[in-house]
Amino acid sequence: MTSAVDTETLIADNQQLRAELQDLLQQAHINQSIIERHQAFDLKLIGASEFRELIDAMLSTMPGVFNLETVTLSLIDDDYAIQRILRDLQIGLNEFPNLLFLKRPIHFPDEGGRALAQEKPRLGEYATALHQPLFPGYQPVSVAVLPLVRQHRLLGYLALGSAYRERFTRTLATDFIQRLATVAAICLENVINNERLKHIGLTDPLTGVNNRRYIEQRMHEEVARGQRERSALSCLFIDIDHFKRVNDQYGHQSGDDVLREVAARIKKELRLSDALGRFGGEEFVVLLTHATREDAARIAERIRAGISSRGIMIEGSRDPLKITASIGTASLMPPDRSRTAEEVKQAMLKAADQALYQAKESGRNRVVLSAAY
Ligand SMILES: Nc1nc2c(ncn2[C@@H]2O[C@H](COP(=O)(O)OP(=O)(O)OP(=O)(O)O)[C@@H](O)[C@H]2O)c(=O)[nH]1
Repeated sequence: MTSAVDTETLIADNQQLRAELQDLLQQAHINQSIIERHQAFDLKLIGASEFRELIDAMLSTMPGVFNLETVTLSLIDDDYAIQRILRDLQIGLNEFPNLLFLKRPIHFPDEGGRALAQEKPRLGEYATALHQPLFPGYQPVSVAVLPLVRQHRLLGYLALGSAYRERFTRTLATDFIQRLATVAAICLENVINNERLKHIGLTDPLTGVNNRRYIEQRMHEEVARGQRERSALSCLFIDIDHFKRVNDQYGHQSGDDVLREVAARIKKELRLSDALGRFGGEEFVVLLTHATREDAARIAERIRAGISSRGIMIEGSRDPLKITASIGTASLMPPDRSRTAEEVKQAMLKAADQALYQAKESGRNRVVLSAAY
């Protein structure tokens, strides 16, 4: 026969077991919902087809999903190639303060005698000397630095920062973090390649500057912006003088070399926010944002002098070839709001072209300004 004490013990055990089971079930629910959140986040990363969308998922969505104080993405961009593509595609880098660019990889020291491969995630306490470049705006307590590697090439780092010391410890298992790094690296490579393709479609293959399609598109946007913000805008038509003679005398290949060098000399005189495009043949167009007629005159003169001041070395000629260019300018200050952006753009292109024609007619190697309107 079971005694009253035994029954009480059994009931107590039973209650405890039930409570434990309840805890386990609750934990399983929590784990399930974490897995679901993580899977939804993975899908968001994988589904991002554009740079802006991916960066937004990493920098804005990720902190909420993973309960982090901060997330930064640092891309290795030693030759500014990525920054140039993003700028040309009008992706405003100031939209993303936690998107950073590094000139070279960070060298992580071995950890307590353990030589960790440079592409392994690094977890542990924040150390200013090591992590400061990855967290310029916020100092976390513990961090996870995920190198993003694709085909043995380091693209950059995803850096996760927490306000809690125990969140990222050196002994924590890194399988999940490693997986996140792999997914992030694949997605990043994918969108950068997509943006690069878009960029190629807007670039002149001979000179590497933008093509006519880009300049026409950009000009429309800049005129509309000028109308909205009532800011000045100028454009320059630049045409190499007697270029046919270069081709005829030294061959097409040398003509191409001259085009490349002239493009490089024009580019040297411009700011990052300006745009340069090859409009066709030996004609280039420059867009100068926030530039008045006087600014345009000054910059055009600088470009003219930059092209003619030194000869250009080409094959088949002993001496550097003296090259000059004629320039016509047109300025809107501020752009007329009574016409559409497209109408204003067309009028501006026509005015610059006519000014260029006058520059040619009046002797070449000079700048002619059209009236501002
Ligand atoms: N090498 C090379 N030549 C090109 C290219 N595109 C156009 N051209 C040449 O550019 C020359 C343009 O000649 P024209 O329009 O007569 O003008 P120009 O000789 O520069 O004379 P002005 O403009 O009046 O000073 C032609 O010979 C074209 O064949 C190119 O991509 N490469």
